[in-house]
This record gives sequence, C-alpha cells and structure tokens, in this order.
Amino acid sequence: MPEYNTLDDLEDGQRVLVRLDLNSPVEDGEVQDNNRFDRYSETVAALADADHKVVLMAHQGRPGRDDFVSLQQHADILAEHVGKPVEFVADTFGEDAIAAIESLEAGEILLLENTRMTDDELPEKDPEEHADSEFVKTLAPHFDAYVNDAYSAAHRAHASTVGFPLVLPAYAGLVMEREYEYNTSVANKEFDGPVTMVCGGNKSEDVISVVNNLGGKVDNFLLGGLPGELFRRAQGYPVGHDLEGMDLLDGQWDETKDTLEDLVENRLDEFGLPVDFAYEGDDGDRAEIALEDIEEKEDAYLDIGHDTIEDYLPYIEESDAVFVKGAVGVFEDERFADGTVELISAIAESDCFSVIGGGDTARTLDLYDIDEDEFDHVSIAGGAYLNALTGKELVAVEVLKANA
Ligand SMILES: Nc1ncnc2c1ncn2[C@@H]1O[C@H](COP(=O)(O)OP(=O)(O)OP(=O)(O)O)[C@@H](O)[C@H]1O
Ligand SMILES: O=C(O)[C@H](O)COP(=O)(O)O
Repeated sequence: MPEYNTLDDLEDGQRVLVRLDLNSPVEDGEVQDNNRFDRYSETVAALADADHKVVLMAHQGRPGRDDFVSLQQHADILAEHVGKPVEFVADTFGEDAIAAIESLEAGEILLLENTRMTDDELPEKDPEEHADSEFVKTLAPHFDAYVNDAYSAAHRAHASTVGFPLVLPAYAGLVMEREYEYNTSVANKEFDGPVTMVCGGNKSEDVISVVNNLGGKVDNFLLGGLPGELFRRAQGYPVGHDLEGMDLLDGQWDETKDTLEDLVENRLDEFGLPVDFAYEGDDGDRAEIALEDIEEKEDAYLDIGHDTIEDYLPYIEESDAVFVKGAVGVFEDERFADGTVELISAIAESDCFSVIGGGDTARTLDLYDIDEDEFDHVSIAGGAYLNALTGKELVAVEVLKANA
C-alpha cells in the first residue's frame, strides 16, 4: 500500500498540474534527448489518455550556468516520445501562461517555461513559505490536482516540488512511484542471501556516505573509480594522486583521508578493492598495471583492471541483490569502459534483484546496448538516488505523504 496518493486515486477529466524533471545535458545550446524524456512520456500519455488537461512544469539547469535555457526544445523532444503535440508557452505564471492553461482542451498537453526562471522557485524554503509565494498562489486556482513525478528533484525544497502539494490534492506520478519503491529497497527490503553494492564514480564523499549508512545491510562493497584509488591510497599505496593540471583526487583526499584510513583499518573485510588499474599507454591504447607494481604514480588511472574485474565477478554471481552507485571507470571512453560494462553485464545476466544508478552511470546502458529490462530498476536520479540509498528522507516525497 503506497504511503501517498498515486494516479490510480485520480479521477479522470481534471485540470492537472504536473511536475516533471526534464533537466538534461545541453551541448552548444542544444538540449540532448535522454532517458528522462522516455520515462516521463509514459506518465504524460497516461494523463492525456485519461482526458485530463495536462499542464507540465520542469526546470533546466541553474541560473548563471550555460545549461540554464528555455524549455522550448524540451516540448518538441517530449512530443516525439509521447506521440502527441506538446504545446509550449514561454511564461511561468504570468498572463500568457494563464491564457494558455485556460485555452487547453481535455487530453491536451502544455509545457510551461523553466520553473527556475521565476524568482519564487529557488532557493530552498519550507513548504509553507513556498505555498505562500505568488507563483503557487497564482497558478494553483487554475487546477484540480497536482502530480509530482520529479523524483530526481525530490531532494529539493522548491516551490514547484513542495509548495503546490500544500494547496492542491497531490499525487505521485508513475516515475516517482517506481523510483521511490526501488531506490529505498536496499534500506527497506529484506534479502535472503548476500547483498553487494558496486561503488564508483568521481565523488568519494558519496561512497563514504553509502558505506557508513548501509554497513548493516550490504555485505560487500566493490570499489572502483576515484573512491577505489583513494581507499587504496589510505592503505599506503602510491595511487590516487592528481597529475599536473588535474584537480580531482588530492582535494578529495584532504577532505576524506581520516575517514578512509579508519574504514580500511576497521572494516576491510567488507570491501573489494582494485588490484590493478587501466591507463592510457604510450600508443594511446588501454594499458594495465598491477597495484603492487606501482612505485610512484605517473599516469591517471581511468578504469579498474581485468584482474580486479575477475575478482569482483563472483561476488555479483553469488549475491541475492546487487546495487550500483557510480561507474568504476571512465565508461564514456570505450577504452576505459571494460570494468563498468563487464560488471553491469554480469548483473544483467544474473537473476539477482538489481538496481542501477545514478544519473551518469545509467547512461552506460544506452552507450553499450545493455537492455534495461534485464534489471529490476534503472534509476534516472543522481542526488535523490543517493539520499534514498542512504535512508535520508526526500522532502518532496514527505510532503506527498503528509498530503495523502
Ligand atoms: N577513475 C576515474 N577517473 C575519473 N573519472 C572517473 C573514474 N571512474 C569513473 N569516473 C567518472 O565518474 C562519473 C560518474 O560519477 P558520479 O559519481 O557522478 O556517478 P553517478 O552516481 O552516476 O552520477 P550523478 O551522481 O552525477 O548522478 C562518470 O562520468 C565517470 O567517467
Ligand atoms: O538533474 C538532477 O539531478 C536534478 O534535476 C536536480 O538538479 P539540481 O541539482 O540542479 O537541483
């Protein structure tokens, strides 16, 4: 029984305001199609098919950054995925927006302008304060219901995520429902056999947070990416140093050194750590070096090596549940994708319960043609996925629950 209202509780034929998370990569001003559009098209189509007047809100980028652009292109991309027109109005809650909302017929879809283009959306505030903003007070009377499907923005207390559910009957959308159920499963579900988590990426803080919060739930943490190097550095190996002109590892080392040293001293039996690394050889090809042969760091290590992959595979094969947080190498470059692709493929082949995240890592499936259906869940969230894994509440989900 869900702890919040879902689309099953929503009567047909209403005026529905829907919060999506269409935040996407923008390259040279062009919004890049990605799996968020595909996922959201299901919710949007379901609402349109139920004869609702469907008005969508979403954000793109952050003010001051290059990716802070209009949602005009998002409307066109979404329309392709939904298979129906998606109107766009370049206004958030002014006269043009209201006119466009009021002229909508049952089953039609309208996307409003980037929510972060109104000052009322940011910064983080209490739901009550957001509910009292002009943005919420102006738009809400034009609707019968609010649907939040923006799971990946559910850790943000913004007007569009926490203000509207205080003044309108609120429902979780299809993406929200599925993400919430699966991403909290490592914290809330019981598994009969071993539970393994593959942790990589480029943020050691994220991995420390996962390791500290899930010690009792996860039996094996298989480490790669930057955290893999820094855990080895904490044991005294000369890895995890920045090369000239880079600033990824040494800064993180300064911030996390004490915690990492404590973890490798006291909880070593929970960790799988790299025994070899891949780097770019003189000819530009992938080269590998064993940890024990590294005398002094001379190269940037961009993937776990094949001996490490072989060490890790049995853990995956023997687990009842496997979760992924972060890629174990720079998978965007084919030369350094072996670790990530081989581990994720092994999860796909196993019949264990499996969840793949976060935002960057899920792209591996698209890039290397790995079928999403092989996993129980592939998350499209980054920060919200991390919060859910580590048992932290998501403010927008809590507001939905309070409104149920
Ligand atoms: N050894 C490495 N050196 C540098 N970058 C690495 C290394 N291993 C993995 N990465 C990079 O880490 C990135 C993914 O890291 P991140 O921690 O952001 O994971 P994520 O959870 O998938 O994403 P997000 O939290 O942004 O949603 C990838 O883009 C990958 O290229
Ligand atoms: O893409 C995301 O992870 C979400 O949309 C959150 O974006 P934000 O970190 O800019 O709030």
